Amino acid sequence: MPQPDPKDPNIPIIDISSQAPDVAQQVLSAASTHGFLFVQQDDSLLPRAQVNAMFALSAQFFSQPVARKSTHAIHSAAAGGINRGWVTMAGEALDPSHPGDPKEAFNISPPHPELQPLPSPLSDSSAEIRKFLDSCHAICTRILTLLGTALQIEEKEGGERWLADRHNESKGPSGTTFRMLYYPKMHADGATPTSSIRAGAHSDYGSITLLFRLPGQPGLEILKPDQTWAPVPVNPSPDLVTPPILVNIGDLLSFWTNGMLKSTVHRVTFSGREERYSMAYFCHPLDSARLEAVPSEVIEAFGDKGAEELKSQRERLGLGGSGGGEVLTAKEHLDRRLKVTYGLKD
Ligand SMILES: O=C(O)CCC(=O)C(=O)O
Ligand SMILES: [Fe+2]
Repeated sequence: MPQPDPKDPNIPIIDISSQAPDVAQQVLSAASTHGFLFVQQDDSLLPRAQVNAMFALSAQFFSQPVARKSTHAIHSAAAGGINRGWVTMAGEALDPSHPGDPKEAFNISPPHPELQPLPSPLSDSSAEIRKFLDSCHAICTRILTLLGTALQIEEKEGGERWLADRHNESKGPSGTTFRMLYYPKMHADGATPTSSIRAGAHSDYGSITLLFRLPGQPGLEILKPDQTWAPVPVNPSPDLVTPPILVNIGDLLSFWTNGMLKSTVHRVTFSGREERYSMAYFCHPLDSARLEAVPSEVIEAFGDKGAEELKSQRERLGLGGSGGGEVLTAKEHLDRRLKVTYGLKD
């Protein structure tokens, strides 16, 4: 019998296809303790074949020469503007106190109304990409609805759909971004890297993130309350044929729930010399959404227990030590965050 790993953070695996009445509570409980959960679903929302096809496309894209990828550089008009396009090797630092992360990325936003201009070979698969984005969003809508149910938002306020409605992509633009990530091999000559970090310690910006990883490509770690790092297995159960989707809570949802939901700090380390691919769907509210308190007695009952955590989060983001009663829109919040990550000026 394999011994349980004492460092395993024991993130729960939750089947969101299940109609069992306690699923909503399970999601809320994982989101408010770990800030992370593994999500299983019966392929009706997102067939595994779509995930595999996106990984194959990502590998094709990143294998191209720099000159081909740089035609759609991040934030460029050619890539469709701010936060869209290709991030070059070491082009960003998720932990601004460290040098650039040894990785490349390509950011795609949902179509509004058109998909952004894409380089080859992504451009040849724009229909598949659109489908994948829709499927990811359907999963986010399901999770946000489960959270709305467990938070017992009253019907007259909007009920279980309160959160999901504020993420309804058909109603306007949002900061939602799908990101393909490529972490190259340590060093072709086998030299030791200057840092053991592939993606610096950070929390995510938005509401929830769906993270897709591949078997045999570990490296993700979460910061536990005792300030030690715990590796998150790609596949947490030998019973699962394919890795479940790893979902985590972002800063926005943490602010929005007065710190009841946890936006947990995480990073990616070199735990192997091999190259690594991952994909993240960062789900954000509509730009116009105001980050005021969710009308939930469950959050009210939670009270100020999350105040310390929110304060340290604000400090980490360079937003000052206290909220100061200022209500931001989702767009204002995201713009501040992007400025810190990319060093963008006003
Ligand atoms: O590559 C990964 O596994 C995680 C990446 C991540 O946390 C991020 O891009 O926000
Ligand atoms: Fe992240």
